[in-house]
Amino acid sequence: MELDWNILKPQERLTLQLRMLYERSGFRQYHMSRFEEYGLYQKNRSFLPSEQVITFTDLDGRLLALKPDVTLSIAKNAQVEPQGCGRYYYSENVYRPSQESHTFQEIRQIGLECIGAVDDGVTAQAVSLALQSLALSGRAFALEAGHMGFVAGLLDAVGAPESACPGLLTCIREKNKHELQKQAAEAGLSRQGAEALCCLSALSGSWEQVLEEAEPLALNAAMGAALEELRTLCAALASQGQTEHLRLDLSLVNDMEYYNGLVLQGYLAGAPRAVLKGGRYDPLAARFRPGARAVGFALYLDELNRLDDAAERPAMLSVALPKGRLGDRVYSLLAGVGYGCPENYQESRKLVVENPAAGIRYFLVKPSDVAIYVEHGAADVGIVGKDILAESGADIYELLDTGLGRCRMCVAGPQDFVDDPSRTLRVATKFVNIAKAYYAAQGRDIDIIKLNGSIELAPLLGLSDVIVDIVETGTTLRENHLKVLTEFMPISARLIANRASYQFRRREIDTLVQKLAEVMEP
Ligand SMILES: Nc1ncnc2c1ncn2[C@@H]1O[C@H](COP(=O)(O)OP(=O)(O)OP(=O)(O)O)[C@@H](O)[C@H]1O
Ligand SMILES: O=P(O)(O)OC[C@H]1O[C@H](OP(=O)(O)OP(=O)(O)O)[C@H](O)[C@@H]1O
Repeated sequence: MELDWNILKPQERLTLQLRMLYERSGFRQYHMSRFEEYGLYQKNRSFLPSEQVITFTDLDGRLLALKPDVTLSIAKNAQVEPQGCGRYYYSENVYRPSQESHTFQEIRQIGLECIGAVDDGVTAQAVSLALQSLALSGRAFALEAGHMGFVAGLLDAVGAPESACPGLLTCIREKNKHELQKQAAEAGLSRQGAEALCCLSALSGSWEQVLEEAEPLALNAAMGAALEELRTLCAALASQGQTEHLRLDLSLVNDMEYYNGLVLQGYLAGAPRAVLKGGRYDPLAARFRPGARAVGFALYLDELNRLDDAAERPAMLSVALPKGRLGDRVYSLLAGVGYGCPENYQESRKLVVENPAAGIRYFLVKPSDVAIYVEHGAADVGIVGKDILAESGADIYELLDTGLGRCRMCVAGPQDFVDDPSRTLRVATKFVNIAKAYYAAQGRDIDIIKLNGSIELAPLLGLSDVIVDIVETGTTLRENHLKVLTEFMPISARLIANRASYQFRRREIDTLVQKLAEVMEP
């Protein structure tokens, strides 16, 4: 009986094709049980995506875990000859917490790892297989490559203090130039230093173009070595005709503790987030085998069964617009630069309005839902208050500060409020995550009372000691006999983009950003 490929789901079909590709390329399958010694994860916490792991005691009293990761086990158990390179692939389920659903999820991963004497040739083979893996999906795809050495070298060259690096890296990763400028200034960097960091987000495109533009920006040996490594890799791939879908993006950064060199992210049209992640992770390999190097990647196949075919066809750029006070002002701004719609959405109850000639479609959503639509790829871009964006923690690009809807996040309380550090502070707020992060940084113990509006009532009725809320004119506070105690986060409306949309619709998104930037007040 012949194998009928049509009865297989896309994920099953691709899994078989990938296994054939990896076997033919000389990789051996690494099998592992669902369970692994918990001690492995405990000792290597910083290499895991989350510290939360499902554990249990087995019949011999050993503490085991449902595996959250495969790479750690391969790095520990790989049988590698001295001076040799172990080549493994795996197709396994991992168990990780999902912030969104607040439950653990079983995630199907297929990936490969090269451990030991990883040289330029091995790295080129791994990247070539990442490209071929994406191509096997039969969809439009893009593989982005960056280099942690270039970014780390730049942070070093501009004299970024270690304490400021996590914040600066987040801004770089989000292509958030406006916050990057601000944080760089706060960290005491020179104007040139801040400008150099901001340049990173533009170093994105074809490998020839990016390397040419990056060359003059290499300020030290580490940056030069990173570019040389990328040049060698790209030249090897070009000689095999494999660079059509490869892009370099030097603002692509991943976990600094894990990746130390090349970093990879792969996208398929129709999938809202990266379906492939990987790179060089020598520090982890060297924990188990001194001097070992490693490169690998993992594909997240669960996305595949829900890929949206419609999203592959070129359609209008979709914008999630917040209904209400902010949306009206943002829409006027967009209409002023040629993105208006013939139909007036304010005069109807329609939730979708569009202008096919301008190539734009608006979804009218609740302000607090904008980031969700964008992160999940239901909208390509969106405009959202920084308050809601920071609260959501959405994984998006923050491309522009529109300057609209300016206000600030504050702690406010009664006129005669005096903090008593011996008591847990009761804080009422809509912004639970922002409040928690603010007080955690102060080391202050708090109880949060989550409210959905009229926050100022809470201290008046004794429900809380203070509130964390946005203040614009200060009228609401004044009229309720409260005052600002601390102001800690400036707020305004930001233009955000879905990470995958930015891969496939970059020109349209950049045009929109540029047109808005031209009419915005400095
Ligand atoms: N005085 C203000 N009050 C509230 N938001 C303001 C103010 N000034 C500017 N904004 C910005 O406008 C955005 C949207 O505010 P709006 O009050 O319309 O939404 P919301 O309170 O989140 O709405 P909903 O409760 O209906 O979800 C906020 O996220 C904030 O960034
Ligand atoms: O400083 P002001 O100019 O007085 O503005 C600040 C007020 O505006 C917001 O409330 P909103 O009107 O969104 O109502 P809400 O209480 O339902 O959140 C915010 O929560 C403050 O209460």
